[in-house]
Amino acid sequence: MKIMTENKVIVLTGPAGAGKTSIASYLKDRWQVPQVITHTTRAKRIGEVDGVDYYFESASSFLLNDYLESVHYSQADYGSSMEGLQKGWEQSSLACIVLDTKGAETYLKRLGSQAWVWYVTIGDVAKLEKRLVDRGDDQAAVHVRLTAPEFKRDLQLPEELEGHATVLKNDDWQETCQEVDRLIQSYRAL
Ligand SMILES: Nc1nc2c(ncn2[C@@H]2O[C@H](COP(=O)(O)OP(=O)(O)O)[C@@H](O)[C@H]2O)c(=O)[nH]1
Ligand SMILES: Nc1ncnc2c1ncn2[C@@H]1O[C@H](COP(=O)(O)OP(=O)(O)O)[C@@H](O)[C@H]1O
Repeated sequence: MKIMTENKVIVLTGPAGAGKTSIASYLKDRWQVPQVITHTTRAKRIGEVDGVDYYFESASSFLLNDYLESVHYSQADYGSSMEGLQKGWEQSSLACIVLDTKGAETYLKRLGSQAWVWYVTIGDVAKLEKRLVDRGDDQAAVHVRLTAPEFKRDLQLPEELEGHATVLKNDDWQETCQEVDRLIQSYRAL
């Protein structure tokens, strides 16, 4: 499939609770940046909508899609398709996607400078648990997530992304929004 060189995708990555999904929503609401919807076999959380937050799949339906990359993360499968990315780019030359750090590495390898990686983090990682609880995740799900090796891995910016990622420390939401505004404005001014 042809990749238009003027298109770009913001790859939001980082540990659970850091604020990737919140930033994706802000990008959509404030800057009309469409989010590429990915596929997952994990159970739907309260309030999540199929086709909006994810394409929720069974173990067998997950296998029917053609993925640009897919990962196993904390007891579930996740995958993103080239079709999804193209759909995003049909709406806007700047799209965004939420991926784990393995997926972000793959996007960087496959898309080069068309992948703009934003590593979302937090000053005090101990606060991540409270964010997940406040989000409404049940206690068992929070425990599974916080003890997953993938979660622990994503607490650090991987070596492969060093020098290729914009680091966003999402401690204060208003400051994060201002930083996102600055990044998008400087991109648009290019
Ligand atoms: N590589 C990859 N990661 C994905 C994809 N979709 C979601 N993720 C990542 O999977 C991880 C788990 O996502 P989720 O279950 O929504 O939990 P959350 O991180 O607690 O919001 C997160 O790091 C997401 O960024 C995908 O298609 N590919
Ligand atoms: N700067 C912040 N301060 C406090 N809470 C935040 C901040 N950013 C996001 N949150 C909240 O933390 C929870 C996890 O954020 P979310 O965007 O779902 O993270 P992720 O997608 O990285 O797992 C949500 O309830 C969200 O509203």
